[in-house]
Amino acid sequence: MSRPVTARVPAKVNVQLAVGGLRPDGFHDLANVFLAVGLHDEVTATPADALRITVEGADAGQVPLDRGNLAARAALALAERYGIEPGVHLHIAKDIPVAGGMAGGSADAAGALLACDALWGTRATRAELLEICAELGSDIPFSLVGGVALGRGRGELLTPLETGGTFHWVFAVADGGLSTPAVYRECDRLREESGAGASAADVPDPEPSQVLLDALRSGDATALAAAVSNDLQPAALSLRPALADTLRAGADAGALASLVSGSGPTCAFLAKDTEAAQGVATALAASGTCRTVRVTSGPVPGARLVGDA
Ligand SMILES: C[C@](O)(CO)[C@H](O)COP(=O)(O)OP(=O)(O)OC[C@H]1O[C@@H](n2ccc(N)nc2=O)[C@H](O)[C@@H]1O
Ligand SMILES: Nc1ncnc2c1ncn2[C@@H]1O[C@H](COP(=O)(O)OP(=O)(O)OP(=O)(O)O)[C@@H](O)[C@H]1O
Repeated sequence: MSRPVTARVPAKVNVQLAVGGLRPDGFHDLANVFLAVGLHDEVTATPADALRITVEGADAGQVPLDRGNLAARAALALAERYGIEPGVHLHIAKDIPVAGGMAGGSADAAGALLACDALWGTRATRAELLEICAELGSDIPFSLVGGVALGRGRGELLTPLETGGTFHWVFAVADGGLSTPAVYRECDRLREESGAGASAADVPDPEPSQVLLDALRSGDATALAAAVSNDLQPAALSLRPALADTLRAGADAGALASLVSGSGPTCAFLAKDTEAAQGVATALAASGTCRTVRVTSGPVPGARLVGDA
């Protein structure tokens, strides 16, 4: 009997999320600058007669246990590619907020892929793993790669980026999630409503900000704070107006930047250093504008097998 294998996978924040027009396939072209942060899920794969999912953690009740779970879909995709039986028990220790805009489900998919590959001895190449990730979801390749990267296409075509230091973050986790497709739909609706149009012909091609890339490379938090942007933020605020109070509470507490993380509703705050981050976190917790507050830093590495060097 093989031993259990555990993979540890980080959450992400988007320091730039430039959204192009709606494509005929229902996706949007992006200039998506991902940064992996130190909140992690762990996925443990153990041999079993059939595919089975269990989940632990504060948000466990919101996670599907059937084949709708992204970790299950990842295991099935790997098994199908190699023509093997997907006999595995996947246990997810969940610390990344569910439906929070921090790619929690994507982390579990990348973790399941890595753990099953080791458990089954399929020895998929990095390129094969990335291909399976991209088939399963736009954010999943980044969960595997981690660090900081620019995502083009629908976010799955990654170019790793250099960073000159560690950035300190506070995350305000909201009560309840937001649906990613609903937030993209709201972005399109707001664009239509403004008269600008929402199709690929109406919206300029999304481009990464050179100022932002320079700030990442220099590790300068103040410069990064001035350059962060999220085209989905107006849509998340439209669907969840109370997030404006959370963003204001963080800004009032001295955060260098306050923004919605990806499709939200988690809000992200950039701080100068660990001490400043603790101050922002304390003020946010006292503000009553969020469910919980997390302090962390990044970039951190992508999906790793626990015990690997
Ligand atoms: C908001 C982000 O988290 C930013 O990194 C991602 O763009 C979302 O990535 P994801 O959750 O992996 O999304 P997917 O599972 O690939 O797609 C879910 C749905 O989101 C919308 N979607 C997603 C990615 C993209 N580039 N354009 C889109 O319009 C589509 O309606 C799609 O059907
Ligand atoms: N392993 C999983 N963990 C969490 N949710 C999952 C998982 N598998 C499937 N789901 C479903 O996906 C939905 C979105 O979950 P997820 O936590 O990935 O959202 P998210 O972090 O906002 O995603 P993203 O930032 O990539 O847009 C959940 O509401 C849940 O129904």
